[in-house]
Amino acid sequence: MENLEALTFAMVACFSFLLWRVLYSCWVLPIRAYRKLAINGFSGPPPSFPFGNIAEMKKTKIIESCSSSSTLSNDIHSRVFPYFAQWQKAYGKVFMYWLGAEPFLYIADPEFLKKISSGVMGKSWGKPNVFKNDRKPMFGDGLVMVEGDDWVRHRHVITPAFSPSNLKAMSSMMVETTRSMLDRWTDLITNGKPEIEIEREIISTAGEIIAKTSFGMSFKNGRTVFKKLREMQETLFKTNRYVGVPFGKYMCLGQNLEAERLGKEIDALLLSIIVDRKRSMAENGAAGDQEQQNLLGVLLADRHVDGQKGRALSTSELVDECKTFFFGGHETTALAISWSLLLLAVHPMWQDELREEIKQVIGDGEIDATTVARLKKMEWVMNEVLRLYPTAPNVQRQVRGDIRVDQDSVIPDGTNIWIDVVAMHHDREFWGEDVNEFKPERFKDDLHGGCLSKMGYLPFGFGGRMCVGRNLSRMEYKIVLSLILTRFSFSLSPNYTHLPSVMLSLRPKEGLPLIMKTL
Ligand code: HEM
Repeated sequence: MENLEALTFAMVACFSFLLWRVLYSCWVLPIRAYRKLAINGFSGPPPSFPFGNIAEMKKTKIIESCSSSSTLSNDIHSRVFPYFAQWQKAYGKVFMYWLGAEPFLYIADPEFLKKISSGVMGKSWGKPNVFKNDRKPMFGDGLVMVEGDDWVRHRHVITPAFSPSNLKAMSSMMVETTRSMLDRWTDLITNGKPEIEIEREIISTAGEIIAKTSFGMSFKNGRTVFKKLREMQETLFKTNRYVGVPFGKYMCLGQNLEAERLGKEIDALLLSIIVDRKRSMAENGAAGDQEQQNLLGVLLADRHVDGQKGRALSTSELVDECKTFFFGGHETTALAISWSLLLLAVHPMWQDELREEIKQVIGDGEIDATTVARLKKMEWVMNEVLRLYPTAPNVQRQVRGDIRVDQDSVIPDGTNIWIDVVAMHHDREFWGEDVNEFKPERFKDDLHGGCLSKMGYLPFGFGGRMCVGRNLSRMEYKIVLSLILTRFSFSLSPNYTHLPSVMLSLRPKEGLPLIMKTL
C-alpha cells in the first residue's frame, strides 16, 4: 500500500514538473520577452494562447489587387502579406506579433533597421531557433542557419568556392543544361504547342543546374538526390503549418515524419557521394577538372590541399552545405528568371532593348561568364525584378545580446526579428510615386535604384550575412535569360492569373504560362 502511495506521489510530482516546464517555456518565457519589448514602446495585435496571431494571419482576407493579366499590378504587398499590410495601418512599420508562443518584432522601416543593425557584426546575429528546428531537414547546420564562430568558419571556407574563376568553370554546364530545355521548347512550338508553363520548366532546369553546381549530377546518385530534395521541400511546405505553436509539430505529424525520413535518405545519399569523391580525389591526386566544376569539389579540393584542422568542414557539415546550396540557390534564382519573363512579356520594349544589348555585347560570340558580365541593362532588369518581386521575400534574425536603439529603447536578447522585404521594396515614402512601376533604368547610375534609404533595397539580405551565392545567381540569370532572348520572343498567355504568393520563396501561385515564338 505504501509503495502504491509512493508511486502515485512520484507520478503526480513528475507530471506537475513536466506541466510546469511546458507552461514555463511556452507561456512564462514568451510573456517575459513580450513585456520587455512592450516596455520599449512596441505595440501590436493582441495574441491569444497558444496560437498567437496565427489564426488572424490565416483568415485575413487577401486584397485581390492584381488578378487580371490585362491590368497586371505590381502593387503586391497586400496580396502576399495581407495581415502585415493591415497591421501596418494600425501599428506602423515596426510592431510586435506572435507566431504561436514566439513573439516577433516586425520591421518594414529601413531606417529603423539601419539603426539597429549598424553595430551588429554578421557573427553576432542569430537565426530564430523556432525556424532552425522547423527547417532542420532542409538546411541542417548549413551556412544559412549557423551562428557565431561556427558561422565565421563556414563562411571563410565557402566564400572562395564562389570566386570568379570557379564560377567561370561552371558557366559551360549552365549553357548546356539551358540549351536542352530550349530545344524542348522549340519542339513543342513546332508541334503546335506554343503555350509553355515557364515557371515549372525554369525551376526544374535551375534545380538541375544547382544540383550539378553543388555536388555534380554526373556523379552516382546525383539525380536521385535532386528529386528527393524537391520532394522534401514540397512535403514541408504544401500544407498549413503551426510554426511556433507549442507541440505544433504534432499537428502535422505525418508531414513532419515524412520530411525527416526524406532528410535521412538524402543525408545518406550525399554522404555516399562525398565519400566516393574523396576516394577518387585520393586516387587521382590533386582535383581534376570534374572536381573543380562544382562547389563540393572545390570545397573538398581546398580541404585536400591545405587540410587545416579546425578550419575545414566536417563531412556532415559538407552534407548540410550541399542541401543549403540546393534550397538557398535554385528556387530563388529560378523565380527571379520567371518573374523577369513575366515582366518582359508585359513590356516587350524591354525584350527588344535586351536583345539589342546582347547583339552589341556578345554578337555571335560565346555566351559565358565573361561575356554576360558586360550586360549592364540586363543587370538593371534583374535588380528591378528583384525589387518588385523579391524572391526571398523576408529575412529573419534572432537578437543575441541586447541591442540599444536609442536613449530609452532596447531590443532585448532573444528577440525574434522578421524583416518584410516586400514592404520595404514597395514603400512609396522611400521610392517615390512610381514605386509600383517596372522601370529598370532607375538602377542605371545607382546600385540602390534611387531609394532614399541605403537599407531600403535588400534582395540578397544585408551586412556580413549577405547572400554568398549572389554572383553565381547573377551569372546564371544572365546566361539563361540571354539564351532565351536570342531564340524566342514571348507574350503573356490569356490563361495567366497574377497571384504572387509566398511558399518560402515568392512565386506565381498559378504558374506562368507564356506564349512562345521562335525568332
Ligand atoms: C536570386 C537568387 C537569390 C536570392 C534572391 C537570394 C537571397 C538571399 C538572402 C536574402 C539571403 C540572406 C538571408 C539572411 O540574411 O538570413 C541569402 C543568404 C544565402 N544565400 Fe542566397 N539568394 C539567391 C541565390 C543564392 C544561390 C545561387 C546560392 C548558392 C548556391 C545561395 C546561397 C545562400 C547562402 C548559403 C546564404 C547564407 C549566407 C550567410 O548566412 O552567411 N543563394 N540569400
